[in-house]
Amino acid sequence: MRLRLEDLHLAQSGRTVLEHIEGSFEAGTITALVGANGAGKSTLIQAIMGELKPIAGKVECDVPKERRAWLPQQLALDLTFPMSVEELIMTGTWPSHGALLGYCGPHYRKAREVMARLGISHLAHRPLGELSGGQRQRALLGRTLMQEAELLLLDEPFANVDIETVEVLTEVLRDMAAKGTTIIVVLHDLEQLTRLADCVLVLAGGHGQWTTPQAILERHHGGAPRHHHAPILPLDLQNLPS
Ligand SMILES: Nc1ncnc2c1ncn2[C@@H]1O[C@H](COP(=O)(O)OP(=O)(O)OP(=O)(O)O)[C@@H](O)[C@H]1O
Repeated sequence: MRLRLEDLHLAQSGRTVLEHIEGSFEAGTITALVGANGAGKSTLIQAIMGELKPIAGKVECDVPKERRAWLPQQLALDLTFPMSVEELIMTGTWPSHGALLGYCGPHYRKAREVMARLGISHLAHRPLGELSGGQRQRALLGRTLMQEAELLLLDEPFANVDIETVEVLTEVLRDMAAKGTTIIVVLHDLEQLTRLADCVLVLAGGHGQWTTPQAILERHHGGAPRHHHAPILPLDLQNLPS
């Protein structure tokens, strides 16, 4: 897996949002993407997904589109259409298998394994519109497991979900990374950052800086692991060790 950002400049509607973004993402690592509202996190994700053309520089990525998965913010999703949890999870086969070929036995077996792993087997036939925030997030992650994503991008996956779901999602994401999936996740919570991320890309003032979860924790309270359930921001980019 190769994912490199080379002197990347990105704009939205003609206005530059990010400049000189550099860095490599290693296979099997979890990178937290951190920044204030409007810092450009979604913009960078769009560029990595190949949906936004850079105004300069490039995203070098050898992961085929069908192995890139994107889990948007829950609020951005319309989950009112009539589809069950199992049906949603099965759509994870579409990028590689196509929507028209139908499913076969191994697909159903795998979907059952995925639902069991996420603790949602009992919800298989429940319409998405009737799920809680946490149940939905499990189902959506299930879709990316089904897809066997090599590159997974998530935007605030823990927003509005219960603590047990946070545990399950954290475990599954760690497990996916251990099996080689490269994960990039927008996070706002310091505890989640320290539990989940191997490295951190902070976006501020149109620029990016790489750092570690430990460095961010130390900036907050001298590295003490206690009481760190706090927002990560504000962070002063200039004073961050890289
Ligand atoms: N489609 C668009 N058209 C014009 N400007 C946009 C568009 N999308 C984003 N922007 C602008 O680009 C900048 C970066 O937005 P982006 O959504 O990438 O930030 P973000 O870090 O993801 O913010 P948030 O935490 O609020 O989701 C903002 O100033 C935003 O107003």
